[in-house]
Amino acid sequence: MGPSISLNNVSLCYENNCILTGISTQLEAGQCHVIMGPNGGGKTSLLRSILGLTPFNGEINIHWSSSKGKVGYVPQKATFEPSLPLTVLDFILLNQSRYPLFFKTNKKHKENAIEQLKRVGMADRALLRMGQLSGGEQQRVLFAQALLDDPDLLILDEPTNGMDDQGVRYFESLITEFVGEKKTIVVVHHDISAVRRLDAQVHVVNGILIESGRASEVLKAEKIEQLFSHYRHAPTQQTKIHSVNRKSEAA
Ligand SMILES: Nc1ncnc2c1ncn2[C@@H]1O[C@H](COP(=O)(O)OP(=O)(O)OP(=O)(O)O)[C@@H](O)[C@H]1O
Repeated sequence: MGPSISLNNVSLCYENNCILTGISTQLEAGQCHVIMGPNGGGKTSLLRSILGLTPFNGEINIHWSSSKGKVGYVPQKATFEPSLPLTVLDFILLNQSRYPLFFKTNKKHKENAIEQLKRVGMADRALLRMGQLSGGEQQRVLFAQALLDDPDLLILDEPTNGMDDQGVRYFESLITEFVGEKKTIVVVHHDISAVRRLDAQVHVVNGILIESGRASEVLKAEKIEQLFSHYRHAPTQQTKIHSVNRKSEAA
């Protein structure tokens, strides 16, 4: 069972630039939560705060039903040196082994890695170099890597970025499977039609939490325009926050 996550008055500023202000919400356990919003609205910053990768003000608590479970994270982009002779399998196993890659690979780890690659339709590319893959294929490999430990909480930052239809189908059926297994998923997504297909809670973030609810409620056709017009006004709000900070500095 995945955890629930409570956010209480979460704010995040980089020097004078306040990215998130007063975010309070409860992400229920065993559900898929989609974070949506415009570019620069603070979605990645929110995920990084939940993961404890960036300092923030306020409180974020992850409540596990029994003992602390496992967390899988898919960042926005794979980072590796494309000229390295690093195969897809090597890349996946990097997180699994405490020993350098030129040591003999643990057979169980290798089988598990291939199994996860199969789940995202990438097993036949296991021996290609990472640098030979397209952006969408690299995204699928990152997803497979996050599945290795059978995580109870999955945090995904635009996992379908650059994926073709087949990749998106693999992704969507895995999300459905995980929700069926009561895992908790927090995913940043930009594609409104794709999010409507997921049975998810949607949280629209643009510096503040604008709206939370079922996808069918939040993403109603007649509301989309209103959400997007909110986006256009959002910089004004951030400007206000900046000017308040500057005033308090001057005082
Ligand atoms: N380490 C940092 N130092 C300073 N500013 C940062 C840092 N990380 C992010 N920012 C700024 O915070 C703002 C929000 O960034 P973030 O990546 O959280 O937005 P996002 O909603 O995920 O955007 P996108 O949809 O484009 O991925 C951006 O304006 C970005 O420039």
